[in-house]
Amino acid sequence: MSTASVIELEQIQIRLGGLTILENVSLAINEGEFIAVLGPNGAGKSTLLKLLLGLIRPSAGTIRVLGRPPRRGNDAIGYAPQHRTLEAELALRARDIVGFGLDGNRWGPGWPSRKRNALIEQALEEVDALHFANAPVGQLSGGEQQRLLIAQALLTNPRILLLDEPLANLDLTHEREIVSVVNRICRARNVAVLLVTHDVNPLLPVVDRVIYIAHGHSKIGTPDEVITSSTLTELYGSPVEVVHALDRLFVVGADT
Ligand SMILES: Nc1ncnc2c1ncn2[C@@H]1O[C@H](COP(=O)(O)OP(=O)(O)OP(=O)(O)O)[C@@H](O)[C@H]1O
Repeated sequence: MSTASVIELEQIQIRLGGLTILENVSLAINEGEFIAVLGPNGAGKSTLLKLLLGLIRPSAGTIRVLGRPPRRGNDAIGYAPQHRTLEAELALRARDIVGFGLDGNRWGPGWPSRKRNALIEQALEEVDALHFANAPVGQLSGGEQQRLLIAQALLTNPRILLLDEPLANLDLTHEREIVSVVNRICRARNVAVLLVTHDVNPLLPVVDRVIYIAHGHSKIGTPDEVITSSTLTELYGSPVEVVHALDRLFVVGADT
């Protein structure tokens, strides 16, 4: 492993339920990189995150997370899973939800409360959530709830942050806010971020590289290298056109 790599996959194959989901995936991700994980529905984006979390095992290939095989409950990884809106009547305060990020790890409830509160406060500040820290979470907007999940994922001071579709169901303004918060965290903490999204456009100004997964295969590179008609046609194995319009990229093809 090169010193700067925090994640290395070599020739990874994943089979689930008798189907090959990923085949021959090799890539390395560096410390502090901001990576967008792209691809059509069912391509295997969440599966890639579960692999890094040690929740599923590859059927072939090797994987290293910070130089070691993945394992469940790794404090060095912060994870915000795909999010559904929290119940409107949920009485927990925003800061309580963030505090869950410390539960379930080896310190758990043993954290002294002053230290615990300071960590929660810092994470709330990093996601611009201090002003609604005491609000009942059920009353917060989707974007505000998403910021709490990101704050929760920061509490163990991770080296890798996995965010599964944090931009889903957000309007353009709130998308931009989340992208700006995540970019700031990535740079300030030098944490490697893998952010799963269906639309790369809000991320184009900030990401270092993208991983594009389709039809079991993947490509990694800068957006200019990967999101091109020729690269995506090769990846999908059928004609794909990348259209530039209104300062945005559109990927057009049979099953994109
Ligand atoms: N435990 C499992 N057993 C069998 N198949 C599975 C299992 N988990 C996931 N799959 C399949 O693996 C494929 C990849 O799923 P995954 O959730 O990783 O896709 P995704 O790219 O995150 O999709 P989406 O964008 O729709 O969330 C899908 O076809 C899914 O049905």
